[in-house]
Amino acid sequence: MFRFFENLVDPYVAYEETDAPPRRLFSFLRDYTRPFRKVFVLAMAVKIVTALTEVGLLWYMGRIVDFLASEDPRAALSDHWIELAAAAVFVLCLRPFIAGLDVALLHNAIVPNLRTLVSWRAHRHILRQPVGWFENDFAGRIANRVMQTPPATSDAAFQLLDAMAFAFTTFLGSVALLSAVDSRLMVPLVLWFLGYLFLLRVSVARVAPAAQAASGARSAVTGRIVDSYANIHSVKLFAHDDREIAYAGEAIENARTALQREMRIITRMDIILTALNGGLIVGLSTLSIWLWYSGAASVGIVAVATAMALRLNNMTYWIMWASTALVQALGTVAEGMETIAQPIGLVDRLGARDLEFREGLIEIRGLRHHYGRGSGGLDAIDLTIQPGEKVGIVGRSGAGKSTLVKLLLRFYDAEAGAIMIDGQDIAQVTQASLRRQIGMVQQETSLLHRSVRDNILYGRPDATEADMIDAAKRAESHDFIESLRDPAGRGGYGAQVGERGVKLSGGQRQRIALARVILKDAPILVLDEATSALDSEVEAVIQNTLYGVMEGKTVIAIAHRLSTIARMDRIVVLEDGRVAEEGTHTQLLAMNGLYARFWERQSGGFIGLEDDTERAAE
Ligand SMILES: Nc1ncnc2c1ncn2[C@@H]1O[C@H](COP(=O)(O)OP(=O)(O)OP(=O)(O)O)[C@@H](O)[C@H]1O
Repeated sequence: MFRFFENLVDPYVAYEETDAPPRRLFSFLRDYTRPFRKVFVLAMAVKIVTALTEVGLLWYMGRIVDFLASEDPRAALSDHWIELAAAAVFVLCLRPFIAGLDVALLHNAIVPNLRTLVSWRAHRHILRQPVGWFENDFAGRIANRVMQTPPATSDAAFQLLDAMAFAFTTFLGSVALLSAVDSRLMVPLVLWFLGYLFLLRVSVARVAPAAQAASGARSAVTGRIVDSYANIHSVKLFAHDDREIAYAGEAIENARTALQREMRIITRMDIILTALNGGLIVGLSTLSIWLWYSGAASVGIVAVATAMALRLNNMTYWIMWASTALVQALGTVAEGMETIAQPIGLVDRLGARDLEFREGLIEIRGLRHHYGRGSGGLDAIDLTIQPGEKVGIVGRSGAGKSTLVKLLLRFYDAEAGAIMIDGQDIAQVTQASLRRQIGMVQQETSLLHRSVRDNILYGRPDATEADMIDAAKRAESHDFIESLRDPAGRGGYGAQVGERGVKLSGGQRQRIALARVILKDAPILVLDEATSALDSEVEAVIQNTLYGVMEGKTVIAIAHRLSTIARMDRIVVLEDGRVAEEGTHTQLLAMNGLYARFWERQSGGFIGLEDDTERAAE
C-alpha cells in the first residue's frame, strides 16, 4: 500500500534545467513543486473532507444531546439505535479510512518525494556553478543551504496542506453549522476570526524576516565550523584550537541572538492568542446560554457551541504553531535560495558547439583578467603555442601563471581578450568539450574520498582495468597502490583514499593524479607544478614518464623548479601578469634577464624568496 503512495510522484522526473531560476520565493516554490500539483489538489480535497467530518461529528454530538434530553431514555434509544449504530460504524471504519488517506498522501506521497526532488535539483544546479562561484563562499555554508532547503520546502507544503487547509475548512464548517441554528451565533466566531487573521498577519510579517535571519545565522555557523574541520592541519599546526572555538563561538552567539529574536515574537504571539481564544470561549458560550435561556436554542446547541469554542481554542494553538512553522520554513527556503537560486555564473553560449580538436594550436590574444578588482591577475597577454609545442611558464609567485591556466580551462570568463584553440574561441564552445581536450595535474592534488580505482578511472570512466593499471604503472604508482590497505580491510586499487586523499603522502597523491591524467590521454596537457611533491628520485623517473606522456601533445607546464622545464621547446616568463621574456632555456640565459637571474639563484632549487625581498627593496 505504501508503495502506491510513494510512487505517486517521481522526484527524478525529467525537467528543463534553467540557468536563472526564479528569484522570488513563490515562483521558486511553484517551479520546484510543479510535479506535485495533482497530488497537492488531491491532498487538499481529502483534507477538506477530513475537516468537514470533524465538524459533522460536533454537529452530531449536539443532536445526541438533544434527543437524549428531550425523550425518555427507552424511547430515545429505540428511536435512534440505527443512526447511532451507523455513526459508530462511520467513526470506526470510514473516518480512519479518510484519515489514513489524508496522512498517506502527506507523509508518504509528498514529504519524502518533495525533499528528494529539491535536494536533487538544488545539488544539480549548484554543481553547474563555475569554480569562481565556489571560491567566493564557504563550502560548509553552501552545503548547509543545500541540505536545509529540502526539508524546509516539504515542511512549508506540509503545513499549508495540513494545518491551513484543515483550519480554514473547520472554520467555514463551524460558521455554516452555527448560522443554521441562529445567525447571531456567528458574531463571536467572525469577530474572533478577524482578530485571529490580524494577529497571524502581523506575526507572520515579523516572524518571516526573523526566521530568515536565524536561518542565515545557522548557515554561517556551519560555514565556520566546516572551515575549521577542513583546515584541521593548519589549526593544529598553529595550536589555534582556542581561536577556532572563539571564531565559531562568535557565529554561534549570533545564531542564538537571531533565534532569541524569533522566539520572542512567537511567545508574544502565543500570549495574545490565548487572550483572543478566551474571548471566543466566553462569547460563544454566553451567547448560546442566553439563546437557550430565551428559548431560542436547545441544550444541544449550547453543547455544540461550547464544544466548538473549546475545539477552536485547541486548534488555534496548533494553527499558530503551524503558521509559525510555515513562516519559519519559508524563511529557511528564502535563505537557501540565496545560494540555490543564483543564476549560473558561467554558461555555455546559446547554441555553443563542441570544440573540434584538430592539432592543438593555442592562440592567446590580449588576455586580461583581474578577478573584477581592476589590478592583479593577468594584463594583456599575447601568446601563441604551436600544435605539439611544449611551453614552460615561470614567474614569481602571484605573476599570473595559474590564472592563465584557469582561463584556458574556462574556469572564469576572461575580462578581455580571447583564447583560441584550433581557431575556435573557447568562450564560444561547450565547457565540457573544452575540458575533455585538456589533461591537468595540479600542485595541490585533492583526491575524492573513494577507492584508488575510482580516482584513477575519473580520468576515463570507461577504461578497462588493464588500461587503468597500465596508467598507474606509468605514473610510478602501481607498487605503492598494491601495498595500500584501508581500515575496512580493502587493499590495493580498492582501498579508500580518505577525504581529499589525506591518507596518502603528497607524492603518492600526485602520482595517482598523474595516472588519472595519463589515462585521460587528452591532447592538451597542463602541468601546474606537477612534480612538486615528489622526492628527487621519484621525480627523475616521473619526469621521464612525463616526457613520454607529452609526446605529440601541446603542453603548458608551470614550474618553480626550473630544472623541470629547462628541456621545454620554449619558456615564457611572466611578470606582473605580462609576458616579460620568452625563448628557449639557452636563449633566455643569453638574454641575461629575469630568467637568467632565477636560474642563477637556483642550484636545483626554487625561484627564491630573495627575489621578492630584493624586489620589495627596489
Ligand atoms: N580567485 C581569485 N580571486 C581574486 N584574485 C585572485 C584569485 N586567484 C588569484 N588571484 C590573484 O591573481 C594574481 C595572480 O595569481 P596566480 O594564482 O595566477 O599567480 P601564480 O603565478 O600562479 O602564483 P603561484 O606561483 O604562487 O601559484 C595574484 O595577485 C592573486 O592574488
